[in-house]
Amino acid sequence: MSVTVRVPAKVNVQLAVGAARPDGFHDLANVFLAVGLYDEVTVTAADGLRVTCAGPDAGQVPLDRTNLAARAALVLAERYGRDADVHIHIAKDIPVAGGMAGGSADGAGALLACDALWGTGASREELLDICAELGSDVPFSLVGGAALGTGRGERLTELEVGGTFHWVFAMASRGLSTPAVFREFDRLGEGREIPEPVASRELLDALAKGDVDALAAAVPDSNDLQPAALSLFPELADTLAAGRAAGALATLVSGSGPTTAFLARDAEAADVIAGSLRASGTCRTVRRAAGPAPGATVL
Ligand SMILES: C[C@](O)(CO)[C@H](O)COP(=O)(O)OP(=O)(O)OC[C@H]1O[C@@H](n2ccc(N)nc2=O)[C@H](O)[C@@H]1O
Ligand SMILES: Nc1ncnc2c1ncn2[C@@H]1O[C@H](COP(=O)(O)OP(=O)(O)OP(=O)(O)O)[C@@H](O)[C@H]1O
Repeated sequence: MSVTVRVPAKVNVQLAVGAARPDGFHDLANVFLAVGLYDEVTVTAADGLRVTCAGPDAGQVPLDRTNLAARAALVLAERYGRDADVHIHIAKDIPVAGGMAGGSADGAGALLACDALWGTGASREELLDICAELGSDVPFSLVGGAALGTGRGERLTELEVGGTFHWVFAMASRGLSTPAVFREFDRLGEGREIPEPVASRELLDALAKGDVDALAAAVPDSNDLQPAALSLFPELADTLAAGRAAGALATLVSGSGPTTAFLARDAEAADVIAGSLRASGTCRTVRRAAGPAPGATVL
């Protein structure tokens, strides 16, 4: 018997970052929006734990127990006193190390899939608790839609979204490490007072109304990690400029990058922006996706 779960990528519409905490993490006001780019995680009973992965970036995905999907299976099995004897296959469409929570999506997907395969019947709270143990972005991958993440991003308040937003994503020629980007944020902020992270009222209202112009007005400078990502990867400025020139209403680095995100007025405008970005030669691949998208779902 097999269970397949589909899990979305995310874009951080706002990412306000506070000062480094004693545990090395940063408090955030993290406005997540799930978008329609998905990984599919299939789990099948097997003799031992095994991970396989297919897709354009599959070569960059670890297949050992450090894979977040394997870790999710191991944590659930341990809690329910059973062996994690399962073959996990990841059909990967979310770019790896792109700041779109691809690994987190697989963690949430494997957790939900193993829960269904093993009939553990864990409560939603328990699943969210395991997700938070796996990583700061993992609870959101389970929940999807849109949410404000506080703490290190794992404490979620679901948000209303009044419409569909159309995005174009440009994948870069190499990845960026999330811890390295947070370290660069700390370095750039040295000697400065870092304010408490707070969600922008304007931005939350724009999401609630489904108002693309209001969202476009609220997005610039909404990602506190953007200067750090640009400092480590200066060529991203060319991609952002190409998207702006192609008519994007707003441009930003997605989370810790290096994927860049472009807000379009509608699906047709997104097609035009995607075409121009492809022709610009400033990125590796270009994808279109709309949000909000549902969270981890058993197919
Ligand atoms: C950049 C974002 O993707 C925005 O959604 C997240 O904040 C990162 O979430 P994630 O990849 O699930 O991150 P985790 O696996 O929890 O942490 C990886 C590393 O990122 C840094 N990290 C992460 C989250 C956070 N609030 N503060 C941090 O400083 C820490 O160095 C941590 O060791
Ligand atoms: N299932 C997985 N898929 C992809 N990468 C994984 C997975 N499990 C562990 N990893 C490791 O995590 C690293 C980050 O990959 P991932 O695709 O999750 O980055 P990301 O999208 O930038 O994450 P985030 O947006 O949550 O910061 C990879 O380089 C890889 O070594």
